[in-house]
Amino acid sequence: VLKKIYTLVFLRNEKKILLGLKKRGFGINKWNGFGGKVEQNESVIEAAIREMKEECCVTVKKDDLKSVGQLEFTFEGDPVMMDVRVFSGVVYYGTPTETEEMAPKWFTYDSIPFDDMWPDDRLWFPYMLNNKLFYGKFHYKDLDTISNYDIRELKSM
Ligand SMILES: CN1CCN(c2cc(NC3CC3)nc(N)n2)CC1
Repeated sequence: VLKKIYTLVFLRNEKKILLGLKKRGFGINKWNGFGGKVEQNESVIEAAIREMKEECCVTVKKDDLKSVGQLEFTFEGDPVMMDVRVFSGVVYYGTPTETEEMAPKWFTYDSIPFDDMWPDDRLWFPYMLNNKLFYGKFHYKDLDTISNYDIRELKSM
């Protein structure tokens, strides 16, 4: 009802993480994982796989994607909560390719461009990068300002 579900996928290995520079729409000019809205006719995992293909031409498989976290965002004056399901994977097919939506680029873990990412990322990335499952809730006063948040490690998703 007053919640919209989104996916967010990160391809990672021991050395690097794939991010995309958003070229249009919500989050334009920010680096992020790949994802989008979950449509009515698809599961969350199907949406995650679809968005990877659409946004950077890479194929990921259901069995290779791990659900690693859930992020809930609320925004001052907006009744709809943004429910982002975060996935991480290692195995992919094809080559990350720029599309109209995203310009993909591999980053080493010491060069993640947090200043050019959503402000919440620096708060929950440490959980993902340390392979901890997480659940985070963030309230945004405006699109640049987190007014409060809570994040906790989960024992299972
Ligand atoms: C389809 N996209 C996937 C990613 N997503 C967000 C949001 C976000 N913070 C919220 C204040 C906006 N932070 C990250 N890292 N991703 C929004 C919806």
